[in-house]
Amino acid sequence: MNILVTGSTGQVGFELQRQLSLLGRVLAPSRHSLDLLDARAVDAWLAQHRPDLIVNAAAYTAVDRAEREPALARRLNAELPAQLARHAKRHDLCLVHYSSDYVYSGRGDTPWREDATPAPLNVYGQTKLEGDLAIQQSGCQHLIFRTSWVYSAYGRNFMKTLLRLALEREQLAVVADQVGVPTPARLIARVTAQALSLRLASGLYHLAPRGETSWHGVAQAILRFADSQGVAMTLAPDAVMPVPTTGYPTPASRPLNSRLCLDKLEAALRTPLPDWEAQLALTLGEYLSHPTGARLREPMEHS
Ligand SMILES: NC(=O)C1=CN([C@@H]2O[C@H](COP(=O)(O)OP(=O)(O)OC[C@H]3O[C@@H](n4cnc5c(N)ncnc54)[C@H](O)[C@@H]3O)[C@@H](O)[C@H]2O)C=CC1
Repeated sequence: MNILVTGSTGQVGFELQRQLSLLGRVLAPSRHSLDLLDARAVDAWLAQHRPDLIVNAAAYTAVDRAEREPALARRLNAELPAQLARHAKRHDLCLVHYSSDYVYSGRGDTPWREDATPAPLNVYGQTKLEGDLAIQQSGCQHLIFRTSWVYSAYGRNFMKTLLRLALEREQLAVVADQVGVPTPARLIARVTAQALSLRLASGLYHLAPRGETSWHGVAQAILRFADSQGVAMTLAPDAVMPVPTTGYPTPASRPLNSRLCLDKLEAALRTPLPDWEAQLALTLGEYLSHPTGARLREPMEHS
């Protein structure tokens, strides 16, 4: 089986290559060899390589920048999935796609179920929602996984930015009223492989670890774990100050409630999803043992 993985240099795409290679031959064209902004090139690539399964991990993920580049965000987040879905429908293939907690309004404090009405607050969320709807309306076989706050030992994310700041700062303010859960890219890739092996019913599923926290809670958990691993930081976990979203204005509004109800996916997989803190420790442990992360554990030089 030939599996097309788009966005293979991204956080999720990178992990997918490893996990899906157990299921088939992974075709992961680089951005250089296939520019996904170019719809004709995408069609030509599909016609030439004829994948048996399409896993779309490519996206426009710069949430604030999307406010000033809506056309680019829409091409990647809405038109590309629509195009892949048309191809999947025509050739009777399954399309796996990833979506975001940012499709929801963030109102209230109960976890969103898959049948909740989306109401995105920003361009990124709006374009992700358009992509989901296009796939659903295409009638192709699909798995859409809506996830939240993705991080990984590879790529750019909050975990790695925070670790860098922890070596430079003595104080830091982090938003404490956006509630959700951080999701490691590796978990997303592992569950994707599992879902494909189990032939999960076509549809939309929320995918995240169990539990809930705020960005402030994530920051403290990262610093505590790094501290326990001997990372010499200038920023103590308790020196991270909680601030409200209103105290940290950004071009794109963000939802306060990003809790995702996981019941549907857990029932389909017949197993509970793991706890977010254990997942964070695993990913941080992996990062700190990688040569880049390991440097954080070397003693700091004093002149
Ligand atoms: N990062 C996050 O916090 C969240 C991500 N998601 C969703 O999860 C999925 C995966 O996200 P990440 O792995 O974090 O994204 P990422 O930003 O790490 O990777 C995106 C990938 O898309 C590729 N790409 C972008 N423009 C391209 C172009 N013109 N041609 C070819 N490739 C192009 C990039 O090269 C990269 O490989 C996306 O659908 C995203 O919307 C959902 C919730 C939160």
